Amino acid sequence: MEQLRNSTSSESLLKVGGLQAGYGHTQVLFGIDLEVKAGEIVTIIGANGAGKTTTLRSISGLTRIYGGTLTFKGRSIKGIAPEEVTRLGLAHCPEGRQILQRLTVEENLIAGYLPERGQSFDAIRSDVFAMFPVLKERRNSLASRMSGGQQQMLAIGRSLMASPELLMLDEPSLGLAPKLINQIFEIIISLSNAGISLIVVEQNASVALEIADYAYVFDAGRCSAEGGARNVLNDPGLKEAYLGA
Ligand SMILES: Nc1ncnc2c1ncn2[C@@H]1O[C@H](COP(=O)(O)OP(=O)(O)OP(=O)(O)O)[C@@H](O)[C@H]1O
Repeated sequence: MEQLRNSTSSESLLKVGGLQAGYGHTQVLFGIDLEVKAGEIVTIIGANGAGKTTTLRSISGLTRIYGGTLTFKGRSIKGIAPEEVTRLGLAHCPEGRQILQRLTVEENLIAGYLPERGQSFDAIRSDVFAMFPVLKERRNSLASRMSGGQQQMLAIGRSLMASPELLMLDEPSLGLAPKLINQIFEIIISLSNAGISLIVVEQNASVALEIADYAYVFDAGRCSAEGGARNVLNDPGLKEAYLGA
C-alpha cells in the first residue's frame, strides 16, 4: 500500500518505536511503531481489543511499558508521569470522557488548566468558549446535567485548557447521535486548522479516515497496515475487514 504522507511538514512530533505494553503480566501491545508529524491528523482504527486505547494510555504514561521508545518533540517521554507528559504539550482526552460529574463546566475547565504552558486562563477559556458556545452558556451547570454530546465537548474543552501541541482523542464519537458525530468531526477539523496535531482513535473508521492525513490499522496488539488515510479508505481488503464494506 502507498505509504506516502499527505502532510507537507516533515517535522516529527511524536515517534513510537517497538512499543510493548500491557496490564500486569498480560501483554497487549507487541511492537507498535507510529509517528505523528507536526500538523497532522493521524487516526488509529481496528477491532475492539486491538490495543488502540492501550497505545494512547502508554504514550500518556498511564500503562506499564515493557519495551520500546516514546519520543515527543525529540525528548524521551518513556516512564515519565502523566502530568509531566501533559506539561510538555501532549494532552489525552480519554475514552468515556471522564469529566468530573459533580463539578460545574467552569470547574472542569479550571481542572484542565496548566499555567506552566504559558497562556493565561482567561485567554484559553475564551478560545474554548468560542469553539464551544454551549460551554459558555452552561458554564455554571453541573457537568452531570449535560447531554452526552455536551459532555464530549466539555472533555475536549478541558483537554484544550492544557494548550496542547498534540491532542489524543479516544473514541470522541462514542455513543453520540449521527448529527453530533458530524459536529465532533467538524470540531476535530477546526482544532487541526488551529494548528493542533491530533491522534484520533475511532470505531467510526470511515469518518475518521475521511478527515485524517495518515492512518494505522491495529490488529491484536500489532499494526497490520498503515498508509495515507485516503489509501486506507479505498483499499478493498481493508474496506472489507474494517469498514464493513
Ligand atoms: N485494565 C486492563 N486490565 C487488563 N486488560 C486490559 C485492561 N484494559 C484493556 N485490557 C485488554 O487489553 C486489550 C486491548 O484493549 P484496548 O482497550 O487497548 O483495545 P482497543 O483497541 O482500544 O479496543 P476498544 O475499542 O474495545 O476500546 C484487550 O484485550 C483488553 O481486554
